[in-house]
Amino acid sequence: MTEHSQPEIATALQPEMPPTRWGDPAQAADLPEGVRSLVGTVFPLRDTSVCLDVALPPARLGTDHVAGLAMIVGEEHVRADDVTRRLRTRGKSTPDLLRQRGGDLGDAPDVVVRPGGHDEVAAVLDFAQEHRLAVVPFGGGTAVTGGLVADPDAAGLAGVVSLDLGRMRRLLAIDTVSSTATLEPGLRGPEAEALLAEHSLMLGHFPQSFEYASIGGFAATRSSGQSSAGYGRFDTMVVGLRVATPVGEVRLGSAPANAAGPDLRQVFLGSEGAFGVITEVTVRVRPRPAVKRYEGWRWQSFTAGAAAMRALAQSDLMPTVLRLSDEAETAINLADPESIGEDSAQGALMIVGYEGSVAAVDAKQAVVTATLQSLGGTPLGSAPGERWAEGRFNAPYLRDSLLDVGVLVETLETATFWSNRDNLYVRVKAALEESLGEGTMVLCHISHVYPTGCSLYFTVAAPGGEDPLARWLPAKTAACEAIVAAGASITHHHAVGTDHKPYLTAEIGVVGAEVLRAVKRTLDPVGILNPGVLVP
Ligand SMILES: Cc1cc2nc3c(=O)[nH]c(=O)nc-3n(C[C@H](O)[C@H](O)[C@H](O)COP(=O)(O)OP(=O)(O)OC[C@H]3O[C@@H](n4cnc5c(N)ncnc54)[C@H](O)[C@@H]3O)c2cc1C
Repeated sequence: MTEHSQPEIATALQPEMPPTRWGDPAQAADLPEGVRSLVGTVFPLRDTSVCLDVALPPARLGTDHVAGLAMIVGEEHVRADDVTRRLRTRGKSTPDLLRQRGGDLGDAPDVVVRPGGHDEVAAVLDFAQEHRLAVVPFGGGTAVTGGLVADPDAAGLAGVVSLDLGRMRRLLAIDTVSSTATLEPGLRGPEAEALLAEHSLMLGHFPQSFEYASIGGFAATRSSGQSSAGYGRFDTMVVGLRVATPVGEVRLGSAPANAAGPDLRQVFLGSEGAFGVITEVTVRVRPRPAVKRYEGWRWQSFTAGAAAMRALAQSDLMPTVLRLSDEAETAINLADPESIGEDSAQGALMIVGYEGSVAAVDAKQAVVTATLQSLGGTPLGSAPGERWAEGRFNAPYLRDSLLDVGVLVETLETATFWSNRDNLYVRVKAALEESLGEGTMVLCHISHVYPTGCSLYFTVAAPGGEDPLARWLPAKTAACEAIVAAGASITHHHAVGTDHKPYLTAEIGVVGAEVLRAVKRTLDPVGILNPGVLVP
């Protein structure tokens, strides 16, 4: 095992996303002319405005609080200026962006504190407990289910500390014999991969938010990436965790597997900052792939493509990437709007990707190709696959461009067993169309596949009207109710946050909800950690 003590990578608040948009401002672009005219034939276009010059609510914390926090992390790592507070207000769901665009900064934290390591996190928690301050762990800030919205009043607390983990960005240890690496939680996806690449290793977790989301955030939300078919969900990559809680430290993961009672790592994976702050994550790593091949397949229908996915999953023939768009999403092709009208835009488009050694990829590709052909798929070659790979992180920029011209765009996801897939698909689509009315487009894809079932990921586009947020919130409620009625999960990978909390008890039962409350009471007796998030 090698211990790594790297110099601190960054002390400033970076990399940054503007609070009203996604990603790198330099990559923001107006809609390409062709796409704009196409969008204009479907939706009424109206230029929208963004309120940037808005006063934040006055900070609730006194100078004593700020001074006390500065004693722990250093004065330069405690910030209460408006710009910093605004940058740490909420996450990146469409409602979050619409509220920011409209100048609603009601959920702004009072102060942003940037600890440099586990001990400082623990000391901040002690201070916050003593002074009754809410603490909201902040990783990449890409939450989409209201996970960064603490309600201090409801919890009887004096104010909100955003605990920005962005200074904790080291590769702490690497064990090349066991293939594990211990990472600090503030590392963004590309930073973690770059550090591992120095050892010819990789993690292989590529959610669409990869460029900005953090290692701690992946663990805290049980994230799932676009290569989940081959590399698994993030929670399956986690070997060990170190967590700071208001009642002390928890270290878990002393062996690759054990029978030492229930697996307590699962208490913290998906705990969304409500049970503790994840300060170290030990993950299993793998050799970097020698080759990556992505290709397209066309199916006559979404149903036919889904049946082929199920056949692959149940025959233990999973490629690294496996995703299938329904007919509507295939026609629009979000990752590559320029391809609208092409051959690959007919029927249901499947993307199949293979990564690994040449021999392993050759072998897998041969057997998967034979299986897909025998099931009636039409190979489209590498072009659609390469285009998908190239544009895989671009859709969030397109969302901003559409919001700019008055089109409401949002996504939601769920998961169910194969036998219930069609029922779930039909119900959620109908709920969204009925709620948003004429001119609504509901697109869907499957991107996480298991032998027993899959997730469904919906993208909704509709005329935004005068108040897109007021149009979206009832539609989201209708979709959540349809998911519950269909007996599916309220979330496959976006987590619970505050948005899905009303539906959690239906999924885990009243006893399950009481177990969560009991864990919360034990680990966080004063209730300072992310109050209002996750726990029903
Ligand atoms: C455009 C877009 C695309 C997305 N695509 C995907 C996708 O493909 N797959 C997917 O799974 N998700 C996706 N998401 C959702 C989001 O990126 C994930 O939930 C991600 O894991 C959040 O990581 P983060 O670092 O941004 O966490 P944050 O947004 O900072 O925090 C998320 C939650 O975790 C808590 N938290 C953060 N760090 C810690 C920590 N160290 N300890 C304890 N609690 C912590 C926070 O308090 C909050 O409740 C997407 C989001 C957007 C906006």
